[in-house]
Amino acid sequence: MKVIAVVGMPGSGKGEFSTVAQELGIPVVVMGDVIRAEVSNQGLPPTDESMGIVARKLREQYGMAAIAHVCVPTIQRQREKVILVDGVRGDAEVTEFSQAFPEFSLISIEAPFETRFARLSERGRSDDLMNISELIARDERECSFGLGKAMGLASVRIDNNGTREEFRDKVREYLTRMREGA
Ligand SMILES: Nc1ncnc2c1ncn2[C@@H]1O[C@H](COP(=O)(O)OP(=O)(O)OP(=O)(O)O)[C@@H](O)[C@H]1O
Repeated sequence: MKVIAVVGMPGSGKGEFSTVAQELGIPVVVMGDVIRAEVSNQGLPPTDESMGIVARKLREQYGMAAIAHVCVPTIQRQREKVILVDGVRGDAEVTEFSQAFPEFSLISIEAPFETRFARLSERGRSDDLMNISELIARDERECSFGLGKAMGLASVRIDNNGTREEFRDKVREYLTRMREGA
């Protein structure tokens, strides 16, 4: 089983990457869904703040690889040869996945701050941004989980500073190659 994980700063295009994978029939395990489910279980409002609080609590309880650890059995249950994991936020999670899955590859998606801010301002999800200071805070929070270090461990980098179609083409090409080699 080939397990691919995607890292990138908020709004870099991880969700878009997953959409392309889904279109190709590749199963996607979304790590953020684990946190979102927990926010809802605890009766908290579905905001960026609640997501941050819950993610931090899980990590305090179970360590920095907590969310990856919870996702491993879900990934193992998949029947396809290539599986995508969306939402790796730290280097400890990268270690967890590379130990659990011998054929693990990490992809970093890269886009500048201003581009990410513009895209997130338009996205319209319940935890999306109202102003630039919120993106600065979110970037800092993500980096405190080891996102910068995780991005440094990636074996593949995909730039997402062009059009959506350019990005989708690059992702499609990469995933098709992975699947053909699987
Ligand atoms: N190349 C692009 N051109 C225009 N819009 C884009 C491009 N790439 C992504 N987007 C849009 O920008 C928004 C942010 O992208 P996406 O949701 O994929 O980011 P993300 O990395 O998953 O963000 P987060 O970490 O906050 O979940 C989405 O609405 C997405 O459709």
